[in-house]
Amino acid sequence: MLVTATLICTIVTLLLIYLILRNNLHLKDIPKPEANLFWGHLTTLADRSAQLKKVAELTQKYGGLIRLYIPPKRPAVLVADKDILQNILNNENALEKSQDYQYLKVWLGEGLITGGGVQWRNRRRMLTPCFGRMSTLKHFVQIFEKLGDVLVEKFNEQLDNPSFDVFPHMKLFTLDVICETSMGIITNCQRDGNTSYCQSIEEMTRIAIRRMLSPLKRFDAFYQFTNDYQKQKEALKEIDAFYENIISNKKRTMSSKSVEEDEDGSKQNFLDQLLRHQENGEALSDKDIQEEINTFMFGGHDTTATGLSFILYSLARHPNVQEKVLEEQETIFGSLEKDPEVTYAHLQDMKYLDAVINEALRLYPPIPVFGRKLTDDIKLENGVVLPKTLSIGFTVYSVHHNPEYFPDPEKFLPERFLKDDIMPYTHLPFSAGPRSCIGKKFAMLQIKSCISKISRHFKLLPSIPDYELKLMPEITLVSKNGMRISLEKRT
Ligand code: HEM
Repeated sequence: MLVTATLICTIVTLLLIYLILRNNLHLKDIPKPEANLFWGHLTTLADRSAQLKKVAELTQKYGGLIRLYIPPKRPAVLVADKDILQNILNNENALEKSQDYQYLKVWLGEGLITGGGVQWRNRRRMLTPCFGRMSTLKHFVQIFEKLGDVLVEKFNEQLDNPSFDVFPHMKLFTLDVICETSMGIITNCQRDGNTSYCQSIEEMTRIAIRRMLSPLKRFDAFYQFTNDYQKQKEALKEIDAFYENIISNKKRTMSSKSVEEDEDGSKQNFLDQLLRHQENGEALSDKDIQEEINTFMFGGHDTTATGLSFILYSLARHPNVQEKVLEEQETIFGSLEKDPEVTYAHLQDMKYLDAVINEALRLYPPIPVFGRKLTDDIKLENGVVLPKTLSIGFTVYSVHHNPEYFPDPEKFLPERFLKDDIMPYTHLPFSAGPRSCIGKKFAMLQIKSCISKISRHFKLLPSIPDYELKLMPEITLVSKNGMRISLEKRT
């Protein structure tokens, strides 16, 4: 008995010594804010609703590069310095995704968000044109506008409400948009509520978040006995069945047409475009295509819904900015008509609205932190070496709230984006470098179409009673107490 107890004590002590040495020697050149020897920064980060602000404070204090440590996890190295970001985001040795993204692989496979290596490079090259073709984007603007009209109907139902949370509305709007633009499917989520396919998409996102945040669910051996594992199986079954039905219908109609109905391909959704790639002999298997469609579904709706909600919340609290948005609408359309025929060119002309969106995405970056894993050492200009296999977190929220980059960082001042003096690598809502967001243009057009339409129809007002957001980092930035506003119909 005594021998066993002594053995266990020795093993635990050796393990602790190993962890302490590993975390202190391996990365000794990277500043470490004061921490407890055994539980590291656990207490510093315990309050999740204060995490973003705390990390912003620490990264500023320690020069934009820190390591934080919560046992038994490896230390998290966090970057918030613009020059280091520029170096790493463009570095060939930092193109792989960090561990957290693994939990999405069961759904997204080797799709663009989770994939890596040569395969990612090839797919990125093949998929880039899908997001840049002017004719397709123009077609998508019509879809944004049509579905935006439904959103206006839904907002009309909220007029008597002293306040309501905009986020659930934005989720349904962006789900309708991404289903129609990705696969040509009309889901009608805004009118009829979530379909079981869309519910499964939501479920998979929530499960991935819970896995990332849980110390135990990270381990497969434990995870497979959890409720979430069963739910994941169900959700994936639903997603696969839905997709298989779509794809077999598509293939049938495509092969029965010798000439594509829309000859220049301008009305093609993403799936049509990927299937054409396949027909042209490019190396995209059916599985590859499904992974990419799942990736667009995941990457393209929650992010945009989050961005849209924070923009509406910000506008509601800044009537002077709303007035300027409206003045711009009047200049572009010649009068304050509520439902002009909005085109791609009109959206391109909305420069002030652009600044408003950029400023809201600065204050509330929809993805507040994202990560990479190094495939080789990276030497920084100050001589610090970031070793191979290290996982790095880019704390975009900290960068966006740094007063050296953005004076008065907590103020909502769209005008700062009208000047040409934003420092490179300080505004990163869509990341930067080779793995930046492929959907940026698409997202900006969708947001502009939606916000301009809502602004023409409604005066946005603060929630009654007014309140402060409770921000927390999940995969996206969430507000635990919602994003509430109230509405008044414009006459
Ligand atoms: C406001 C809306 C959006 C924001 C803020 C946003 C933000 C981002 C960020 C920060 C990344 C880099 C993540 C990382 O490196 O881990 C990213 C990547 C990506 N985004 Fe977006 N995104 C938005 C909308 C969209 C849309 C609408 C789509 C597709 C329809 C999309 C598809 C993707 C894909 C496929 C990647 C992976 C790119 C690669 O690694 O090659 N995103 N996004």
